[in-house]
Amino acid sequence: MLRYLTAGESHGPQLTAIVEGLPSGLKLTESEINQHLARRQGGYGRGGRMLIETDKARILSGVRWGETLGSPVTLVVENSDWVNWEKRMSPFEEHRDPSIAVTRARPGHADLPGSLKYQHRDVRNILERSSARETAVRVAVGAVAKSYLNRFGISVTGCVVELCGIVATRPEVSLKELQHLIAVSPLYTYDTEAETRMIEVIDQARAKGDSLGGIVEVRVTGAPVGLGSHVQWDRRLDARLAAAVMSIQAFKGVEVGLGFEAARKPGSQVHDELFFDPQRVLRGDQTGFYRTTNNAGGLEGGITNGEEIVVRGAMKPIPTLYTPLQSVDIVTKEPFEATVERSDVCAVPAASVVAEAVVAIEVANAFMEKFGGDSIAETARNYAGYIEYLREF
Ligand SMILES: Cc1cc2nc3c(=O)[nH]c(=O)nc-3n(C[C@H](O)[C@H](O)[C@H](O)COP(=O)(O)O)c2cc1C
Ligand SMILES: C=C(O[C@@H]1CC(C(=O)O)=C[C@@H](OP(=O)(O)O)[C@H]1O)C(=O)O
Repeated sequence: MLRYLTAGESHGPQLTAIVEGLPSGLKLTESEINQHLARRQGGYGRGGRMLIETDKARILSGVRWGETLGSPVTLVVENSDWVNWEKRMSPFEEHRDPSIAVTRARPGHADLPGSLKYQHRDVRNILERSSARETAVRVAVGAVAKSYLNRFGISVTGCVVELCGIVATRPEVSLKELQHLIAVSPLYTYDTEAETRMIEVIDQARAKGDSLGGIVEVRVTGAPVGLGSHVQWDRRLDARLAAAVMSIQAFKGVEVGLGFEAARKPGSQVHDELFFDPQRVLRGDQTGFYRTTNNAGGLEGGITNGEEIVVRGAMKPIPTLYTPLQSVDIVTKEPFEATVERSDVCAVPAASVVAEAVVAIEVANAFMEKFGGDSIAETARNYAGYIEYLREF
């Protein structure tokens, strides 16, 4: 089983993750993790903090000479902004300074519910951890999961499919071409025409002091049939993917395949019909069973069915606005209009990289559960045996 925890505050010295359950023998380098960290920092619409940070991961345990050992992997991403916050974020009592307490709660952020719950009269004690800065180290964990999945021919690709109501149209091109379009797009989308309009609305929102949300999509190709299970609620892979995507800061909805649209159509237009062609196995497919549509998004009964897994997540607009929203000071109880020093205007492209990471982690976890193995070689043997069985079924 793959599990991980993250720790660290937005303006603390660093973010840390401990990843447990990886087999030995997985090739892992800091540079491949850093490619994903750089993608997460980018995307049109981000704010001043991203000019300060150049995220780099360090591997502090569990890897020797470029390969995992089977022991827990510790990943660290340092905060460059820490130098500006050392006293304000100090763990030491002698640096306590109540005069710098943040008492103005931002609507839409964790500020007020967090302060009430944890009995804080300084909102900073909440916002430091509720900040999506944490996603930097989650993307590092996701990079490890992606490396594991790639070893078994599984790839995970996230992108932006909608931004403030502007919908991207998917071109009929190969996965490789699609990945290239996403990689070169400032919006991490594949529709250059929609991209131009998305950039315009972000510019307009920035000028007005407003913020924007959107929808991201993650596709997993090459996953075998049989990951996840129908037998228990918490083993359903669709449920786990939904929880993972929903755990990203500011995500308010998740759908798989047709998703909410399926509820608006009759069954005859929703369910993917089944076919069988023995030639498919001879051509190298894992099974002769196939579908000509993929409305289910690769999951039936919480189990992967061999088709592409398609998961989408809806991100609300960034809560910190340059145009003030009405709020209340948590100490004086006086009303005020929230003013802002710096914030992202739109972080949907960055969030697509985070969504890719959390989906990769869940799929890697389900893969490990099914095929086990304390070493990559053992997992590969188990996987090969299963593929052999599937082809003969
Ligand atoms: C990549 C990313 C960047 C974000 N940047 C900001 C930001 O600059 N300012 C802000 O107020 N919220 C930002 N958010 C959203 C908040 O972290 C989020 O709304 C907050 O944690 C409250 O949680 P909730 O929206 O899930 O209820 C960002 C989210 C993500 C995923
Ligand atoms: C730091 C990151 O995102 C941050 C997420 C965030 C929030 O409230 O969620 C607020 C901003 O941080 P700051 O208050 O330091 O300007 C964003 O920059 C990051 O993505 O690495």
